[in-house]
Amino acid sequence: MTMTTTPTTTRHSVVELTQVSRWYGNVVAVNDVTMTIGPGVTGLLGPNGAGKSTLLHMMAGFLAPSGGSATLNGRRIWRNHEIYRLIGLVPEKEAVYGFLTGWQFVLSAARLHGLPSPADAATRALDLVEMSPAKDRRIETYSKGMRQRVKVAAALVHDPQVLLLDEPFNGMDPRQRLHLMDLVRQLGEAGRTILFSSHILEEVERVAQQIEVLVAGRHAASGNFREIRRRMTDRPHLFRVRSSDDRRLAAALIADASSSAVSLTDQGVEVQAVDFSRFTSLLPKLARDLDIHLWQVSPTDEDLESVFSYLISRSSA
Ligand SMILES: Nc1ncnc2c1ncn2[C@@H]1O[C@H](COP(=O)(O)OP(=O)(O)OP(=O)(O)O)[C@@H](O)[C@H]1O
Repeated sequence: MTMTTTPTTTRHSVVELTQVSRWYGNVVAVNDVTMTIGPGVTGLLGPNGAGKSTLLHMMAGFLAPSGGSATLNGRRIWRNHEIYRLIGLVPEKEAVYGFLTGWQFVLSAARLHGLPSPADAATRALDLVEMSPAKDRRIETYSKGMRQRVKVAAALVHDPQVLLLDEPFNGMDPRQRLHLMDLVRQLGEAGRTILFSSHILEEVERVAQQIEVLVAGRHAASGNFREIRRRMTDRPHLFRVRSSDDRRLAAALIADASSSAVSLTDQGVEVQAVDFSRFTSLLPKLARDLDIHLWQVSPTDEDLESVFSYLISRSSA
C-alpha cells in the first residue's frame, strides 16, 4: 500500500489525560484516569462497558470530562475549536448515510470542516484509504470493511494529527481486518498519534506499540504488549488436573511453592498456581516421578474477563 502524507502538518502530538472522570447520572463511566498518548499507534484495551468510548469521546472533544483535564499538546480539548481541527474520530456506530456515495460522504466532511479545497482534500483522503476506485458507489453497496475505510477517510479529510478509532475492526472479515490494520499501522508510522479501542488482546497486539488497559472505568495497566502479556501470565492461574491418582498428586503439589491452594474435587485436583512457569514444568515432572498418568490439565480462568479482573485488582492494590 502506498501512502501520501501532507508535509505542512507538524506531527508530534500528545494527548494527555489528567485524573479524568466522567459520570452519567450515577454511573461512573471513567474514573480518575491519567494517561499520555503520543505519536504512533496505541491500543485502548478493555472489556465491553469499560468506558473506552467515553474516553475517546472526551479526547475528541465530543464530551466534557466531569472532572480532571484532557489536553492536546498542552491545550484544553473541550470547547476548543482550534484543537478540534487537529483531531479526527472514527465512531463505532455506523454514522454513514447509505444513499450517499463514498465521494459525497467524504466531500461533505471536508465542507463541514470549512476546508479551502474540499474536493482536493476528499480526493487525498480517499486515496489514502484506497477507496478511490469505489468512490462513486453508494455506501449501502459497500462491504463492512469498505464502510469502515470510508469513515476513516472522512475522519482524515482535514489531515488531523490525532486519529481516534472506536472498535474499528469489529465485524470485519479477516482479510478486511488485515487491510485496515495495515492502514492504521502506516498512519502511525507516518507520525500521527493514533488511539484505537478494542476488547480483543490479539487485535491490539498486532497493531499497537503501546497498550493502555481500561477496566470498569479505571486505568488498569499500561505498557507494550510484552509487558501486558507478562502481567497477564504472571497472574495466579486456576487449573483443573485429572489424573490416575489425584490424591497423591494433590499432596505432592501442595508441598511446592508454585501453588497457593490445592483442593480435591469430584472433577479432579484444582490448583491455584502462583508461579505459572514453575508449575507448568513441575507438573509433568511430578507425574513422571510418582508414576501418575495425567489425563487432563486445563486452565479454568483463561477468559479475558478474569484477566481483566486480575489487572484491576492489581492496579488498586
Ligand atoms: N449516555 C449514557 N448514559 C448513561 N450511561 C452511559 C452512557 N454512555 C455510556 N454509559 C455507561 O458508561 C459505561 C461506559 O460505557 P462506554 O460505552 O464508554 O464503554 P465501552 O468500553 O466503550 O463499551 P462498549 O465497547 O460496550 O461500547 C457503561 O456502563 C455504559 O452503560
